[in-house]
Amino acid sequence: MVINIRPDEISSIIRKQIEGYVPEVKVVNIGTVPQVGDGIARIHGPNKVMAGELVESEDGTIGIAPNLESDNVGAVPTGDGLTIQEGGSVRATGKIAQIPVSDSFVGRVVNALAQPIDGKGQIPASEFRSIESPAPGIISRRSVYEPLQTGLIAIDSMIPIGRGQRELIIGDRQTGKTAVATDTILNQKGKNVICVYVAIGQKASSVAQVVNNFQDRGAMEYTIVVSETANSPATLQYLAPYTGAALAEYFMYRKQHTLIIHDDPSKQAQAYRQMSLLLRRPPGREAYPGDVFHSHSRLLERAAKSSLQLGEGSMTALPIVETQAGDVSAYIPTNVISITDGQIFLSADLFNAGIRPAINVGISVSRVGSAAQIKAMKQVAGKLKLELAQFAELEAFAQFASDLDKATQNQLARGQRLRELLKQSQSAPLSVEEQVATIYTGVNGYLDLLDVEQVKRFLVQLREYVTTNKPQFGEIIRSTKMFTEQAEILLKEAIKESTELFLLQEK
Ligand SMILES: Nc1ncnc2c1ncn2[C@@H]1O[C@H](COP(=O)(O)OP(=O)(O)OP(=O)(O)O)[C@@H](O)[C@H]1O
Repeated sequence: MVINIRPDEISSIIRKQIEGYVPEVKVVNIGTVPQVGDGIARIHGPNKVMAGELVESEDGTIGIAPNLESDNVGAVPTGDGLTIQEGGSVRATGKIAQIPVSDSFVGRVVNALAQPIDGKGQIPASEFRSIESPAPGIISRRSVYEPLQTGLIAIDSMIPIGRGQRELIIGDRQTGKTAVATDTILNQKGKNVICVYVAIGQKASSVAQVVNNFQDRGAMEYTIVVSETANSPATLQYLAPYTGAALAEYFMYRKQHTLIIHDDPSKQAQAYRQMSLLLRRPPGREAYPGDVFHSHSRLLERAAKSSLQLGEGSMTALPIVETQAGDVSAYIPTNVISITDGQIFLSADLFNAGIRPAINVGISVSRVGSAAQIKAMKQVAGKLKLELAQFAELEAFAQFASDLDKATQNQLARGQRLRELLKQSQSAPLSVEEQVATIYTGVNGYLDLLDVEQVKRFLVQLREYVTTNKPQFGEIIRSTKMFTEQAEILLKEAIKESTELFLLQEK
């Protein structure tokens, strides 16, 4: 075979390529690593690195540069960083830490870098969001006015939470803090709220338990779990809540309602303390770095109720903080108390006495949520708080008195039944109409005929009776959001009929 080589054709191709050449100058900002260890790398040389910029070492390890000093940059690798070599080079990427975001994240379990860890494959995403982004300003917000129902009577009636609010859940270890938060997620089923559960520094088994619970109850359909367990590098534990907030923001700015649980920022603060001390930042109170308040406030301030122009999406944040022996005046608890719009205080004494959820109503507050409570709840719940407060006072003083007058005895009996009414099993949230029916029954004395130990059983039966035999009651509350006369008549009939039934059964 003879190949015909035509020099003019070849030269025209070469000429075209030369004409089409666009010189591209790429400036790479490189430094060397004089020292690496304890999860920190000092980088010498790169100029113009941004605070929090991503840096990449020769072996492909990505790190974040939080510490900018005059002659070096302190960086923390996002993995264990064991393959970074002393004397190796590091490149500044020009990018601030960011994660991919998309609707496909719903139903998945991811790590602090938004990579899937549930073994269900890659998550498609076409957009990126910075892990840290500025909180919405005053003009982009509107005041909280819609309720976020937790499904727990004690909270929804007396410490109500509104969409866009930040409410702290605080208490000693093993007092049911996580249970309150997860019940709130379970209660969002069918309410069009995307939930993000951020687990920081927990045991992997606890996170697996929470995820299984969500899966069993169909809550994963609207939930994203971000998890960095206790054995993860401190950097990732520190970043996890910001990643969670970025995912929630993606939905909030798409006009959706979101709920984010940070479980818990005290462990994040400990990870941050570890990072800061290794970076040789000066230690402050309890050896935390001076800007630990700022790190929590810029995280929680991102929760908001968006203005009308921005589409009225919302991000409700429920951070959880663990106290030691009920001490709320420690550094991190006081910080987070002052950042949030109120706190739900869980007490170990109540928990051990079998009052669960162990909410201490006396010292729990919600500063904005009452504006969001529906009218029907306001109508019945006002009396509940007052009666419980009077009961708490009487109970303390009745311990010393031997014979009490009839009125006091009655008030004590009422209080005991109301306290019983607030008890709720885990993973059994109640709808708002069920709560209204329950509270009305208690505050109007219909439970006084029963023994204290019968109350819980009776209320379960009553709620079932109302749902099946008086469905109009629920319809009225849902549609008008008011406890109308008609609703009251229906409820009174239901109480009368189911009490008769209950007493017959108990005989
Ligand atoms: N309402 C409830 N009724 C019965 N048991 C409950 C209730 N709430 C929580 N519990 C149980 O109490 C235990 C502690 O709950 P949980 O893990 O939520 O507490 P925590 O304060 O988050 O604990 P930790 O200190 O480990 O974070 C769990 O075994 C949980 O099942």
